[in-house]
Amino acid sequence: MADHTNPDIVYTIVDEAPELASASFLPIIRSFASAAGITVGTRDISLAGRIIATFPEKLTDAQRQNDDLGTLGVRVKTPDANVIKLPNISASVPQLVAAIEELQAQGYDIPDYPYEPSTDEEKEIRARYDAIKGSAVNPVLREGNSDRRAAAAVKNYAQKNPHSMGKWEKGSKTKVSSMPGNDFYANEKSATLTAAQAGDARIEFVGISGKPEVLKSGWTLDEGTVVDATFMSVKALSAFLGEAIEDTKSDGTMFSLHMKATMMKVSDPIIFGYAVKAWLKPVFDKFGDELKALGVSPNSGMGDLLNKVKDKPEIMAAIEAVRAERPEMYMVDSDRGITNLHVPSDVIIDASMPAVIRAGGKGWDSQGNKGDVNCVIPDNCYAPVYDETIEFFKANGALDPTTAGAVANVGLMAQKAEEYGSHPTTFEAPGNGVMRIVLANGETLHEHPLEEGDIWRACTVKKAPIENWIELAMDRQRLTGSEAIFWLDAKRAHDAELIKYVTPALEKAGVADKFKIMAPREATRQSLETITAGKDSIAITGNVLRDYLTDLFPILELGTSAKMLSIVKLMNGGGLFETGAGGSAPKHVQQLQEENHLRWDSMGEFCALGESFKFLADGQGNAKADVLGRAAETATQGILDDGRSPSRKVGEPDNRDSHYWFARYWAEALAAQDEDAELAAHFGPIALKLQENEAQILKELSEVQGKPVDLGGYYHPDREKVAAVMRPSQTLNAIIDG
Ligand SMILES: NC(=O)C1=CN([C@@H]2O[C@H](COP(=O)(O)OP(=O)(O)OC[C@H]3O[C@@H](n4cnc5c(N)ncnc54)[C@H](OP(=O)(O)O)[C@@H]3O)[C@@H](O)[C@H]2O)C=CC1
Ligand SMILES: O=C(O)CCC(=O)C(=O)O
Ligand SMILES: [Mg+2]
Repeated sequence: MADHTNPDIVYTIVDEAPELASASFLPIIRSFASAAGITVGTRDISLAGRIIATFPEKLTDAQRQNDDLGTLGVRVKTPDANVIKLPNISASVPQLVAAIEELQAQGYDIPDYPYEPSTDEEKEIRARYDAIKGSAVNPVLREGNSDRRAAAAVKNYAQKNPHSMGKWEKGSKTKVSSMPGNDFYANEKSATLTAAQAGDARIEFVGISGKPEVLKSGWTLDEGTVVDATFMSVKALSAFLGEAIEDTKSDGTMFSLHMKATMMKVSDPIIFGYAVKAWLKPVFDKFGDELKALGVSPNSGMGDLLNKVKDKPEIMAAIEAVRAERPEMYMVDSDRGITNLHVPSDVIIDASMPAVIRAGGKGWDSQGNKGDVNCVIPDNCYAPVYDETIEFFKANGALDPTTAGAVANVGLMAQKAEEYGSHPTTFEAPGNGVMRIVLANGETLHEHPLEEGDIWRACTVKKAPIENWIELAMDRQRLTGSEAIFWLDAKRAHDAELIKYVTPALEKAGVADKFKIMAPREATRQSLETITAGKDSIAITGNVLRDYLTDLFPILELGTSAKMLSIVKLMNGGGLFETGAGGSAPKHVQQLQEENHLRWDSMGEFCALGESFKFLADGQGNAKADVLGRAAETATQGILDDGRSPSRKVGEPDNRDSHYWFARYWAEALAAQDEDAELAAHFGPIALKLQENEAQILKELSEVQGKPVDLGGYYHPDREKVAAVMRPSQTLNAIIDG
């Protein structure tokens, strides 16, 4: 449970692998910080924690939890916010349901997830669960724009110690397939609001009855806000998916679908559901009514479907028959038969596409064989980035990490910018008709004729975040002197509005010659050419490309995005330090449970920690924080120089070993510095004990590996059991806790 003092630094309690790592690392941070009088508190933003906080009614006092996300959402709007944010689960429905069931089994009296709410009570429960679903944390905390890059030490390390890269064959059939039209890209309209247009707007749908149905009202839109509306035709989508499956078959490749059902929690599960229906079309054609009666929701994936029909031999046989006709499918886990379409949150585009590309355009099929992949990304807004990357490597061969430069990112993210803030304004057309945005002054801003089921959405980005983003881009360019590209497509409605902000701002600052504005495809090619030549580039992008590119380039350059430095300068002055740019690595938990080896790399946490102390030092003139922060940077460098990062294999040093080394290097650096005699005197003996006991500590850490462990839960593990597993060295614990 989180503590609720008002700490100098807030460290988040999250889920899965990063949370396991915290059980080992956080006691070290707290112990070191306390020597400098710095307090490190926690706030629970885990999936289980958020569920518990949302349904307190029937819980015991001991079970209840505060709404930590709400508290933290307020905190990030204050000037002294200093938050270290680890990656958390953005839950798909199957994950949410699994977490609910686990909590219920632990004795938490919380309601079931209502798949098809009918009563008012069920609708209310569903609305509360919907607020927990998908990417529900990051948009609340990200009250600023992002500066994501590899720390210089990390980049140098990667150049000297290159990760393995798959070879690109000239004849590779791997490709990206997208809709020929009638998608979000093609249908987008955008406008920047004038003062006369600002105020409370509404979204309404006018069907054949002619009577407007208000889907959202009291939607406050300020002057200067860029407001887009667009839709994807589901008829066009279904036709495209059917053709893509046939096309995959004739190419002899594997079918794969890449989306972001977590961040885009309303639209993308629907698109995913259409892919499930397209794949199993003959089954849905024949047994549609029966599937519905069994409570099958295609949006939840094939895993849920198979579970619900497992006792229906006729349907199972029909599914088998389809499988025989279909091309191979890209697998998440071929040993366990988990396909790309099993769960909407298994294949997440930002991580999944780079993984295919890093492997030389290869995926794994149901037999565990490597092969070429048809990467289906239905919408054209961002698919060209991956298409161009694949074409570039086919022509030029894989990137060479020993010589490649770096692509950093400045991302427009603040205040739920663009698509990632569009959940409350995304709707499936309730019938044939017209969807429109009506402004406060009665003017219709955008309207689209729709067919039933079409996925319509409105996105906004506010003026202050846009201006802040341009400033941040100018700062980063000035500090680095790098090539700097605004990834904006003048032919896309939304981007054209942003360009109207960017061009005059650059001209006014007299730096227009230092920046380029290029559409995503052209910017991809230019950036790949730049890093291939060993130079650096800054990608200045909107929110979605921020997410995609900060996995794509790090995964190619560094082997992983876990080592990224991710700084969010909060708009009201605070700092949010995100650790890494990747996810919560569910596979890592599985490995820990099976063989007590945690391969999670805390490099992201190490980098964020240094920045957080630096922020405390700069913002509050805390000289001791400065000393601690610089020593933490030395420790991070030590981990890299001496190769102390975790290994992937059982029996070799893991996450816990890396924390021992971090503590030791940190203590040594604090003992060696001469700016703060008190800290030096405090850490001298600690450094000595860590050195003297090295053999014993490493022995205690390695002895435990190789056997299964019980964490007392997956989404809501037993904290004491986790602590026992993650802190197995009594010798180390005695030094840290003493
Ligand atoms: N900021 C946030 O809160 C984010 C949250 N997420 C959430 O995380 C979950 C999983 O997402 P996703 O990123 O797709 O998948 P993973 O977390 O599984 O990451 C993909 C792969 O990247 C590697 N990896 C990631 N982080 C590390 C690390 N610190 N150390 C070593 N290897 C690492 C692992 O590769 P290998 O198997 O080779 O070890 C891993 O299997 C989802 O619930 C998603 O919503 C995702 C992104 C950001
Ligand atoms: O919030 C999420 O679901 C994922 C965030 C993410 O992928 C990122 O910030 O890079
Ligand atoms: Mg991401």
